[in-house]
This record gives sequence, C-alpha cells and structure tokens, in this order.
Amino acid sequence: MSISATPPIQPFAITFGADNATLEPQGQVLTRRMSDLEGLFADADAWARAVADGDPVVYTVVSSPVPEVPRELPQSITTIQPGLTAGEFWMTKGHQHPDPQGEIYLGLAGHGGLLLFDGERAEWLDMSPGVIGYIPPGWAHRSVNVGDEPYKFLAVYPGSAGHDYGWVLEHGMGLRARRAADSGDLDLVPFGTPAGRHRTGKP
Ligand SMILES: O=P(O)(O)OC[C@H]1O[C@H](O)[C@H](O)[C@@H](O)[C@@H]1O
Repeated sequence: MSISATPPIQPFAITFGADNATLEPQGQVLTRRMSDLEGLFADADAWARAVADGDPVVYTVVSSPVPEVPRELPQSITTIQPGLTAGEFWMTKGHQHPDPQGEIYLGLAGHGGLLLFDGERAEWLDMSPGVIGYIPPGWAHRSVNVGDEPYKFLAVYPGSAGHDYGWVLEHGMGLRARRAADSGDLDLVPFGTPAGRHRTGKP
C-alpha cells in the first residue's frame, strides 16, 4: 500500500521489514538513476558512459507516508547499490537543508559512509548496521556505499528542512570517496582531485 497522509496526522505505527528494509504503510518511492547524478562524479566521461550503458539505478528512497511539511517528522529508507564510476564509490546526490535543521541516520545494512561538509570543513562518518550518524544544522550531507552489497539506512528529518541540491554543485562536498586501486580500501581525497588520481599524485 502506498499512501501519503495529510495533516493533521493521527498517531500510527509503521512496520519496518528488516529483511528487505521496507516500510508498511509506505509513502513515495524515489528512484535515482545514473542520469540523475549529472555533474557529481569527478570523471564526467565515465559518468556519461554509464548513462549510455544502461543508465543503472544508483539508489532508491522509500518514504513513510509522513509528508515533508513544517512540524512533521518524515522518515525514509535509502538503498544505495554497490558500484564504482572511475573508482569513485556510488553515492547520493547530497544536499544542504535550506532551513538549517539537523537530521539523524541509522545504518541498517551494508557498509557506507556519511560525508558532511559545512563549506569549510569536511567530516566522514563510517556507517554500518546499528550506527547512528548525526547531521548537525548547516552541514551538507551525502551518503556513499563503500561496500560490495547494498547499503541501507534510515533517515529521520524535520519536514520543513528541504533539499538544496544546487549548494552541492556550487560548493562541492570537501572530499570524494574512492576505492584505492592498489589496496581496494576507501581513499578519501580532496574534492578537486582529478579523476583517476590519488592524493599522492599517483596515477
Ligand atoms: O536527496 P539525496 O541527496 O538524493 O539523498 C537521498 C535521501 O537521503 C535521505 O534519505 C534523506 O533523508 C532524504 O531526504 C534524501 O532524499
């Protein structure tokens, strides 16, 4: 069942399906394909090839029926597929809240990271099942799947926070999450690092 409640909302329970990270009742479902992530990966040519080569689903966001309106507290479960685009881990678009308000994430499955950027400082929170990541007001945030399985997390956020995607296109996110070619480990590199290069300048 997919519904979207209208305020005033009556108290209700949502059943969380742990196996597939489902919500019942369920609200909107958002699907983001590679073509929706234009301008976000360091290697624009690799991004364009991935779009041409099937335009894969990178992540989905399943919301509860609680709407994004002032004073409500919507929730959603995001599932990011595992993948790499020219060595850069698949990720969400990332956004800033136009109305600076906090948000919490809870890791549910897989291995991910929460990249936070306030315009000057960047922080990385390692996310796995059971970890709560806190996003303070004023920090843009992007989630990244750094594992080989789908990374799933629950988000709870103020309904009036909003999503500013232009901020990330303008300011970047401070860091990029890459898979090191030699070790296969997570390598966080400065945001402006050319695609295919490491912090040390190695090819
Ligand atoms: O909005 P994106 O940057 O694409 O991130 C995907 C989603 O992540 C979390 O679930 C947020 O709470 C959602 O509001 C957001 O839509």
